[in-house]
Amino acid sequence: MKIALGNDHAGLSLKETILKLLSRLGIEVIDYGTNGPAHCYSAPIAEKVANSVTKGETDRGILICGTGVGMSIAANKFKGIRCVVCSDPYTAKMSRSHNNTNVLALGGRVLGTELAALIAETWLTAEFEGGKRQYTYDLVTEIENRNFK
Ligand SMILES: O=C(CO)[C@H](O)[C@H](O)[C@H](O)COP(=O)(O)O
Repeated sequence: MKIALGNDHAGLSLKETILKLLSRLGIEVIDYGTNGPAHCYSAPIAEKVANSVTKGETDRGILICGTGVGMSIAANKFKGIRCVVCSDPYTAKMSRSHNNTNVLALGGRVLGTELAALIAETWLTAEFEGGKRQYTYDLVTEIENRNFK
């Protein structure tokens, strides 16, 4: 698996934890920054990660800002992106098995490092169930096709 990773200044410190996790799991990463402490806006970084996933350069994305909210809102503006902002492992797992999310957004100012790593590992290793979940997935795709240019 290859992951597109993006963060703003508020997500920089948690990024180190996520990079270590990805390395331990043997997952390749494309890092879209930021890599310095200066204030930056989250939406353009979310855009880079979303484009990387929708173009197939990477399989999934992980975004980190202060709360995960700004990043997730921006990412979900892209056709083909299903981003979950997540603060617990159960939601992380269900967002994969029931909803087939392809981007995870984390709050660097919300989560401790251990919890964030557990959420990310759970999300990275959970699979989409398909079956009846596919119908739910397809209903959302129909909405997307009707409403996204
Ligand atoms: O949601 C966000 C951006 O839309 C993030 O949580 C940002 O990291 C946060 O808003 C940054 O806050 P700051 O006061 O500008 O550091």
